[in-house]
Amino acid sequence: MMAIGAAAAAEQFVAAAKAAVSREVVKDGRILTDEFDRRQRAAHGFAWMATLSECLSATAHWSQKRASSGGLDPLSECAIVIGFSEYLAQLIGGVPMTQNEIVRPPELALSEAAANLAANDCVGKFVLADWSGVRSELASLLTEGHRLRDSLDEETLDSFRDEVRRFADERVLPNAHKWHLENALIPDQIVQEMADLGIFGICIAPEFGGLGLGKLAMCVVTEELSRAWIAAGSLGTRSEIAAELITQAGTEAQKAKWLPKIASGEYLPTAVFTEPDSGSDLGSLRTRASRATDGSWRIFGTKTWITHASRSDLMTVLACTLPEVPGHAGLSMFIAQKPRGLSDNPFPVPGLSGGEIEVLGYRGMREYDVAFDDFEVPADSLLGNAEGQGFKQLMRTFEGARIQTAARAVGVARRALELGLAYAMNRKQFGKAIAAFPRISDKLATMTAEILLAREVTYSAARAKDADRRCDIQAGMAKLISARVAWSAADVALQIHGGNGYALEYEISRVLCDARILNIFEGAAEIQAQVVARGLLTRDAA
Ligand SMILES: Cc1cc2nc3c(=O)[nH]c(=O)nc-3n(C[C@H](O)[C@H](O)[C@H](O)COP(=O)(O)OP(=O)(O)OC[C@H]3O[C@@H](n4cnc5c(N)ncnc54)[C@H](O)[C@@H]3O)c2cc1C
Repeated sequence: MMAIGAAAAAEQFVAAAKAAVSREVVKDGRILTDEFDRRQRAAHGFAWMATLSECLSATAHWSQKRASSGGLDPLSECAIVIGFSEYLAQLIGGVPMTQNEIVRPPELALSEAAANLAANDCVGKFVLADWSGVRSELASLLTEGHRLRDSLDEETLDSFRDEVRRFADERVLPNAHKWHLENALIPDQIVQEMADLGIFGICIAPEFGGLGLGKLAMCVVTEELSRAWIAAGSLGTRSEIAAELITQAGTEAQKAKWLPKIASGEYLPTAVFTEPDSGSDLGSLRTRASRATDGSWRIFGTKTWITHASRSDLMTVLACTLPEVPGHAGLSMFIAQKPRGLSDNPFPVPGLSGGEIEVLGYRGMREYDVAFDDFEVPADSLLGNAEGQGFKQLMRTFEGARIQTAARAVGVARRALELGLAYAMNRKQFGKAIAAFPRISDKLATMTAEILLAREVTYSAARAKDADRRCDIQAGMAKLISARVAWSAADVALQIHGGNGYALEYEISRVLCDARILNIFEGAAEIQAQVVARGLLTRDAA
């Protein structure tokens, strides 16, 4: 099959890229840090190349499976052709890491490997043809009402998706833009309805009141909620992180105490990690926790960008407890309870204060600066009762959190496509609907293709996680590409709206702002590329 052959050829190209970068920045299986930083563009370019290749592989395998069990629908067939031709052409000609950083094969001494890739029969079939007819066919299918296939051929997941989509369509989507413009919190009633659907306990074990489902289920739910509003898809992120921290590292008493309340939605958690001077580099954080004579802990320090800090009940706080130990090894994680904020007093408890940070998008939970000044937490709040393990404990949640963020991005991208399509079909210029012009239909076609590829790599990472396979690199790749796809889809859909897209009144203006954050949090794109590159360069390197 052409897609499988092309994906295999892309993997060979990536192997050549790995060899080229390794020669410069790896010695005896270890990264040479100074060289790696100096050659960051090449290393990150390699990570991006590997990410595109992973998208091709995941999609090729999915399409092969579909083809042998019921066949591919016409929309997916077109999307695969468009997606493969585009990503293969990027591998051969240059991969955009951001709008103004396109990494090209000669920069990594890969001219010959790129020529070999282009010369591959399967690849050639994708990149040497004019696919304008397929793009136009794909756009026509969209205008006729065809959509990307949602079914995962798993009854439980498909019916869960249907249920959550119904809820999102009826309760969230019609109000999301109004709530965004009002800078309102997601209403308590909506939070309760999400809790009733089991959304805060998807991956929590049934013995603790959760649904006991896996990351693939989490992706499906997150995608549907984020399609309606990124805030709805992100509310559960904090529950997911807190529950994973406690499940993996908590004592039995901590599990019994916190997990049922998180699963039921009675306690909404907030993740308290970032500081004004420590964002990507959490190892440098300054918040301190020290043990008092009665065994309780006292926290001092300033955190920033804390989402949902006020209306939450439980903080997962990363703080330094071993100041004599440098970097990550001195950090510990606390599960600290707090009262919910009031409208005139966001932090009604001694030792905690803070204020809201006004933001472009990603509203509904609100972001805060939070100051800890002798904030007391009980002795049993130290996660796992283990000092110096906080960063390691947090790292173990990265796979799940990145997969979840990738799913949020896919949901946002899907909404952008829906809005762009609807506008293109209704807006008439020069006597016809603008969807009839190739520069508009091409945008819709490529958006669809990119969403398919980003979604498949995200699902593939989720399946690996559910099968207990290590998937840190794949999860990072899924987050990296899905955030790019969401931003591109939102920007392009806004372009389709012309001037109206720039009006606050139109939903796409919000989707653009919501999409922008995905490249920044949960590992900024540069950090994600760094992690993917380091992971790939050291995997099997020794
Ligand atoms: C809306 C929003 C919600 C958030 N919610 C939370 C939350 O709930 N809890 C929480 O703890 N945090 C939260 N954050 C914080 C978020 O995780 C950080 O913004 C993120 O980790 C980046 O850190 P920073 O902003 O300090 O940027 P910096 O780390 O200062 O980075 C600035 C830029 O430099 C780049 N950069 C940094 N280091 C390198 C390097 N070595 N090589 C190349 N480029 C580099 C980054 O990629 C980025 O583009 C939120 C942020 C936002 C904007």
